[in-house]
Formats: sequence, C-alpha cells, structure tokens
Amino acid sequence: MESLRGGLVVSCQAYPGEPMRTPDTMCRVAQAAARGGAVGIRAQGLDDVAAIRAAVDLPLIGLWKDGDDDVFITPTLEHALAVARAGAHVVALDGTSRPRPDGRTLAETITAVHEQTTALVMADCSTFDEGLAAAAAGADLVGTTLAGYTAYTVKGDGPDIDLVGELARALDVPVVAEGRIHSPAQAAAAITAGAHAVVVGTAITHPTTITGWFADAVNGANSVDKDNA
Ligand SMILES: CC(=O)N[C@H](C=O)[C@@H](O)[C@H](O)[C@H](O)COP(=O)(O)O
Repeated sequence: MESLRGGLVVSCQAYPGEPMRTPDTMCRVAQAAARGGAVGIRAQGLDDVAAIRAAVDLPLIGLWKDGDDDVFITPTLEHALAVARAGAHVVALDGTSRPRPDGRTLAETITAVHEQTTALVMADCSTFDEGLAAAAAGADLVGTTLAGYTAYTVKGDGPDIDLVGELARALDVPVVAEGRIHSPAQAAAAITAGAHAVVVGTAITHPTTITGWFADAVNGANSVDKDNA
C-alpha cells in the first residue's frame, strides 16, 4: 500500500476479440509500463494476472471481468479467490451496492477474501455513498473505477475528480482515482485532489482507442481544410 502512495498504476487490459488479448502481450505492456515509472499494475483475467505476477516486480491489482450481469468486475467470491490465487496482491471487485450474482453482500465477500487469502481488496465504486459503504464493509482501498459506468451515474468526458476529492476527504482508507484519466494533467489533478494513487488504462495501454483519438482529430482537420478551400 505504501509503495503505491502518490504513484501511477497502469492498467494493462485488452478486450475480447482484440489483437493484443494474450497474456504474453499484456505482460510485455506491463513491463514497458514499469520501465516508464509505474509503481503498480492493474490486470484483468487469471492468465494475465499470473503472467504479470511472474514477470513484473510491482504491486499487482487483479480483477476478473465475467458475465453479462450489471456486476461484472470480479462478480463473485469465487472469482475474487481465484484472482488472489493467481497472484494478485490486491483483488479489485465491484464495490457498488447492486445485487451480486452469488447473493453475497459486499461485506461478506470482502471478509471471506481477507479470511482465505493474504490479498487486499480494492472496491470499484461509482458514487460517494458506495465509497463510504465499501470502506465500512472492510475494503482496503476504494476506487472511483465505476463512476459513469452504472445506470445511476453520468459519464463525463474526463475523470470524476470531484468524487475523488470528496472520498479522499471523507475516508481513512486510501482512495484510488480511476476512470477516463486521459492526460498527465488529469492524473496530477487526481493526486492533488487527494488520491492515494492514480490508475490509467486506455490512454497508456489501448492503442486502438488512442489511434481513434488521433484519427478523429486528423479527420476533423481535413474537413475544416475542405470547408475553407
Ligand atoms: C468500467 C470498467 O470496466 N473499467 C475497467 C476496470 O478495470 C477497465 O476497462 C478500465 O480500462 C480501467 O478502469 C481504467 O480506466 P481507463 O481505461 O478509463 O483509464
């Protein structure tokens, strides 16, 4: 936990069907992030977690996205235990108040992870109240990961820095800023707002999206040129 303080965690994830979705590729992306100054890695899936744990000597936040339910980030206790056994130092799981597929409460899930593994738990939340509830349920870290990704939250273009600040002021446990942090300035703003650590994924590790940002800009400039011609 202390080694994450004030630092950058890089989320290394590829999505189903994408060309980079292999554990070896994600492992190399994580190694590259480590060279760039990441203090931690966040990774999805048991194979990626195991591969990165073996190859990268940094704190590892693991998760397992599974299922079609609203709760899809490490949705059940069995998923959480598997992520811990794959080698994650921290298990990230859905920290919202929505019903979980296995019927367990968040508190029951966190307690069982603590009892059965040595892993810490990061609760991925979407609102201030969920952050408070997750800390009360025993989460070791509270993340803003799901802000804008639940039916009752609004997805802005950028990160929810206000939520980061509100949670950091209210909680004793570390708050992790995560979600739509797309620039170094936004990452710095999250730390200034009180985040213990900042997680950046897409803007560092998802070339398809980054390429799209540049392609859109170039295409936009092309049409302005044509309008002016
Ligand atoms: C909502 C959800 O499923 N978030 C996932 C959580 O692990 C990932 O898809 C994100 O890439 C990650 O949170 C990092 O965020 P960003 O890629 O915006 O920097």
